[in-house]
Amino acid sequence: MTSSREKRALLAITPGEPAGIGPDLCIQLAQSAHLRDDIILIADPEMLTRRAEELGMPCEIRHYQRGERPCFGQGVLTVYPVAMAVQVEPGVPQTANAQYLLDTLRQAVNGCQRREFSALVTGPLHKGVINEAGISFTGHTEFLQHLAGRERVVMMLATEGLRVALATTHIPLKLVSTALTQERLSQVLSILISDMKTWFGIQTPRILVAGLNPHAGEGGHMGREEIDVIEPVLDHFRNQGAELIGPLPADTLFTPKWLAQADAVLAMYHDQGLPVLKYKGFGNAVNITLGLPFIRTSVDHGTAFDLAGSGDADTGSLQTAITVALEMSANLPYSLS
Ligand SMILES: NC(=O)C1=CN([C@@H]2O[C@H](COP(=O)(O)OP(=O)(O)OC[C@H]3O[C@@H](n4cnc5c(N)ncnc54)[C@H](O)[C@@H]3O)[C@@H](O)[C@H]2O)C=CC1
Ligand SMILES: NCC(=O)COP(=O)(O)O
Repeated sequence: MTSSREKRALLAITPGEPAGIGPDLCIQLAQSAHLRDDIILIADPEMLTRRAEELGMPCEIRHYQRGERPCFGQGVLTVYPVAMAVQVEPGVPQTANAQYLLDTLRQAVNGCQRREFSALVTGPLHKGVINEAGISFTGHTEFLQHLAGRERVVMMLATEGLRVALATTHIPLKLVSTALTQERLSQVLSILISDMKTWFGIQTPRILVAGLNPHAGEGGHMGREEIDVIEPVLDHFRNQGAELIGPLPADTLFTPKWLAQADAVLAMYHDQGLPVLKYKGFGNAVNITLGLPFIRTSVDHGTAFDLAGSGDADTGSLQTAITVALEMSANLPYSLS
């Protein structure tokens, strides 16, 4: 075991919606016989104790103290406590807990920004439940962007052999074309290229860029976004040395011939890229927010209310999110305080 001063990685996990599978996954992973000192949870301790009992996996909850070595494993969880408004039954969310959820994220971000935590790993939230509480919320990605004061961040999901970044995230499909401006696409590409280098050591990433329209617009006969927006931006970046291929028709971009040449794909909207990624790797993929001043990874799935409290939820994606956060933590440009 290392002392806290020597530590390079300390992950803060927010288990997310308490009525969902996020708490289950943390409790299930903490059953491991391997005792580790690089993970804490930011959550309601009573909720975790109750869920552990419901799962038949009793846990010892220790309160996190800064500077003291945390424990995760052998049935022990170290928790930075944040109190929920009301306790929940598995599968039955309560809008009264919306502020609790956002508070866990605020605490985690504060800890990352004061360099206490090396990374934030998030469990799934239910966006609808938070909105039903009267809080406008489209996802962690946009909320973390807001907390960090960044003009733009980039959602990228990754699984073995495929990384897919998105030019737009959680907006209605009918707004995608309007949102897809040269300015936005330039910001997204700039972050993607820079963060592939910073976090993954890829100096000049080869990026496949999808068109927006069927057949990438068919030369302007099926839409003009490729000609008016995407191509000028790609040309600009190519002139600076970027290796960008496209705009390619999205239906044939995701074939081995193209993917074999690429470090990442840039899709124009959420459901252009993520169904392919999840078909390939659901359960073993990670969601990474690029462009933040700290590391954030997440699971590839949602709250799965149908599985909460059952013990049947698959921990694969949370395990992947933890592994990737640790790998990225090794490239942090500063030491933890
Ligand atoms: N990182 C996050 O916070 C994410 C949150 N969501 C949110 O989750 C909510 C529910 O979304 P859905 O579309 O229903 O997707 P979902 O991922 O919660 O469920 C889809 C299907 O996959 C299954 N599933 C999900 N995770 C699983 C796991 N770990 N092991 C085994 N089976 C699993 C579920 O049982 C369900 O059949 C929505 O509000 C959505 O916005 C969705 C994706 C990511
Ligand atoms: N499809 C990914 C997703 O919905 C997760 O979004 P976020 O909460 O990580 O922004």
